[in-house]
Amino acid sequence: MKVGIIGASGYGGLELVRLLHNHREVEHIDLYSSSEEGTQFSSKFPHLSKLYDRPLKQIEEVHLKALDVIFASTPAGVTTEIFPPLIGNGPRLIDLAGDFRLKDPDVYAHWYGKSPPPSGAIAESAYGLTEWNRDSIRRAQLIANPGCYPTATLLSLLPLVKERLIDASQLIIDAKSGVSGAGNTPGRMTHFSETNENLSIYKIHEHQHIPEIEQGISLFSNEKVAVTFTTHLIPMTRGIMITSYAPLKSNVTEQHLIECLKEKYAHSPFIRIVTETAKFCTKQVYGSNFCDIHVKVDPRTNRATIVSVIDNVVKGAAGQAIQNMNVQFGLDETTGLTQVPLFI
Ligand SMILES: NC(=O)C1=CN([C@@H]2O[C@H](COP(=O)(O)OP(=O)(O)OC[C@H]3O[C@@H](n4cnc5c(N)ncnc54)[C@H](OP(=O)(O)O)[C@@H]3O)[C@@H](O)[C@H]2O)C=CC1
Ligand SMILES: CC(=O)N[C@@H](CCC(=O)OP(=O)(O)O)C(=O)O
Repeated sequence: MKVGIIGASGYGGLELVRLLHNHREVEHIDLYSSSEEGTQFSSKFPHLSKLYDRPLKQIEEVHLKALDVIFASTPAGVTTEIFPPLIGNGPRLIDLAGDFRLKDPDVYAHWYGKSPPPSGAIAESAYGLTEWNRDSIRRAQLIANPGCYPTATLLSLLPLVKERLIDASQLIIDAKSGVSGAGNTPGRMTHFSETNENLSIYKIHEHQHIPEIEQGISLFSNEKVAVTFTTHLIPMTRGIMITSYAPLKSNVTEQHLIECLKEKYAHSPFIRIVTETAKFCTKQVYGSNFCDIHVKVDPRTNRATIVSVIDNVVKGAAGQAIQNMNVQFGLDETTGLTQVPLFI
């Protein structure tokens, strides 16, 4: 397969390069830039020396059309312009940004503060939460890869909401992310001296992933909900932990919740239901495409605490995008994604 990466020098793009490099079906990778066309990729990133001693290419439609698949790992708004003319014109398109995730264009305009893509293009796209949408992903020309927080949140909550084991109207979701989630543009929020030894809460009640989580719950479990979702920045590079609190429906036990999760994900190689939690942490998935989920019921409050961890740039971005490519091309879902987590 011939693959192109738009935004190759960003964090999502670099992770795509790292993972696609060992993908047995990928024979060639084109690297695109909007600001540094002609720059040697390996001179910008010395860790890629002898591997990618080649210039970044200019983004041109005629070149893009010759590819089998194009990943875009760009700020919101870019694929709104680039992708619609390419739909049905050759390559499969996989967008790591938020442009095509929200089915209602007004909701996108409100939460992202940008003009939405044409509604025909939104309708053509499939939401790329792999474990929940394989059939649509297989058929779609354009995949809207989910956001990092929605991936970890939806994977842990959807089975329990769908089976009506928890009260979805009362969900409180507490999210924590490493700094790479903010991308490679330096800023006040991610400056070392203000992030290190610090813990910040941000975008309270305003995070752009709130409508995506609510849409995902109504799309896959037919339950319309409004959620309380709060994000925190943690002084580490990679990793997301989501802790959700939900009242139990009557007569539901911890065992019911565990069995429901195990049954739903019995044939999903990247989802691990962890029942022992001597230690449950982001490092157990670091550098891998796993999403680990743990659930525990507090009998005193009759509430469940549901925890999930992912690596934001792998399962939360590049890894899930490649998993979706594998599904689109009829490959084993794990192709190129069998890295063991980097624990120490
Ligand atoms: N980081 C993460 O953990 C996750 C990120 N995402 C989403 O994925 C996308 C990429 O994120 P991330 O890699 O972190 O972001 P970065 O800021 O690290 O990289 C984005 C890249 O996009 C390219 N770019 C910028 N403007 C344009 C443009 N107008 N046209 C084409 N390319 C452009 C830039 O490269 P150049 O200047 O060379 O063109 C830049 O390196 C974002 O939408 C983000 O929200 C989703 C899930 C997780
Ligand atoms: C730590 C951090 O800043 N994370 C980013 C992740 C956003 C992201 O990935 O953006 P889209 O999924 O909307 O494209 C944030 O909270 O905005």
